[in-house]
Amino acid sequence: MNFLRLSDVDLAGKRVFIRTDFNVPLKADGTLADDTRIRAALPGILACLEAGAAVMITSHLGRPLEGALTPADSLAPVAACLGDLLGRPVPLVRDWVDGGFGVRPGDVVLLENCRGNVGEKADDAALAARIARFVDVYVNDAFGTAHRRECTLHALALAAPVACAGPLMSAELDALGRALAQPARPLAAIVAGSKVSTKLTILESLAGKVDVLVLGGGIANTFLAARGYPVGRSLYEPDLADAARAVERRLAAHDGVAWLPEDVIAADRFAADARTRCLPIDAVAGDEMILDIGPDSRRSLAELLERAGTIVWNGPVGVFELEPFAAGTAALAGAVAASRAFSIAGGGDTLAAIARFGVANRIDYISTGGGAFLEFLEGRELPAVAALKARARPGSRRIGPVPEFENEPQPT
Ligand SMILES: Nc1ncnc2c1ncn2[C@@H]1O[C@H](COP(=O)(O)OP(=O)(O)O)[C@@H](O)[C@H]1O
Ligand SMILES: O=C(OP(=O)(O)O)[C@H](O)COP(=O)(O)O
Repeated sequence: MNFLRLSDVDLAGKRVFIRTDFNVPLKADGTLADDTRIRAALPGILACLEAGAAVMITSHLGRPLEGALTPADSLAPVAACLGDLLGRPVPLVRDWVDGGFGVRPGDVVLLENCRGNVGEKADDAALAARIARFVDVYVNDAFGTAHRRECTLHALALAAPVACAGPLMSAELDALGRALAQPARPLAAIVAGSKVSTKLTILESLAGKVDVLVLGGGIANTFLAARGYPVGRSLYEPDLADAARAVERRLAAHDGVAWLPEDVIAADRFAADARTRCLPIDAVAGDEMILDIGPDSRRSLAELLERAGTIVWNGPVGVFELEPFAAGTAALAGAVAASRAFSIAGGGDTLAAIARFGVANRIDYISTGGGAFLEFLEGRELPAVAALKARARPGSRRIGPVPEFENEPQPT
């Protein structure tokens, strides 16, 4: 890959800004449900600290309103977890875009949820220029978010004095590049979960590449509705029915298979103590919501995956966080683990499911990305990677005003 890597950069005494993906699932009480993404970023953080850099880390968490972070959007639980893993307190800095918070060489701070900053989502170059004033080296180690064109992923990479990939980003791109260059056939992609609109846009081109497309969660509901089945109050996107039909046509054009559940677990409420029914897909009532796949679907899915040569899995097929709706994702995790196929899985909640169902050591490659690795598989250039590559091209120049380095490190 043609970009600068962290190991190529002199870090001693430098103010290093690391963009990570600490978008981790939280439990109802606000504590972390899974810390895989935080553990995966430790090598990059430790390399910077050991080299004597002043380390500033940021990430997004969830999809908050810009300029209006609430306590539920805070990275505070992440700061606590990171502090435990590093064996030192990690101060959380709020209102950080103009620097001035002070971090000394050998110290580390966590900068509050970057999606709270006005201009982050819009990839604002002016916001990037403000941040670049207190950054010597920009490190992107956020593979899980590399498919988003946002300020701390893209514009800042173009504006910082030096921009490089962290070890997690490098390792993910290398590993996925090798694994997906010539996948053993049949290639089965499982695309499920709740991020219906962003994942559906990926599916049309993915449908041209895969032999089997397994649809679950809110994405399956959208396809079921597009085929005319009743989905009641389920999570789905009625506006994407045409897009779903186009995906099915694209698959059919090369004899690809779309797998949808034949039976489901429907509930009257989104709650662990909801009244539930196991139903064929044509029998969901108007006031019910589909929250998991049923037993026949679990069996047919396992049989289908037995025949795959390569499996890529992103997204749980049910609301596995709630016990009555966990069986489908448990069965899927078991089927991926039992398969002889080369298996790749990832995504914020998928990582939590993999940990919960104890299948991590039977999956060939676990990625911190979900949507990111699907876009990588699709063959799209990830915007964050494109920015790093642009900086590595001969003659490429940093954009934005020259930083004045006026926010000298202050004692914390
Ligand atoms: N039928 C469903 N209805 C509502 N939510 C669902 C359904 N199936 C799965 N989910 C939810 O999808 C979420 C994960 O979706 P997503 O963020 O797209 O996955 P990932 O983080 O692995 O990429 C989980 O919190 C799960 O509860
Ligand atoms: O969790 C993430 O993606 P994933 O759910 O595909 O794994 C990334 O942090 C991206 O988050 P976003 O989909 O809110 O941009």
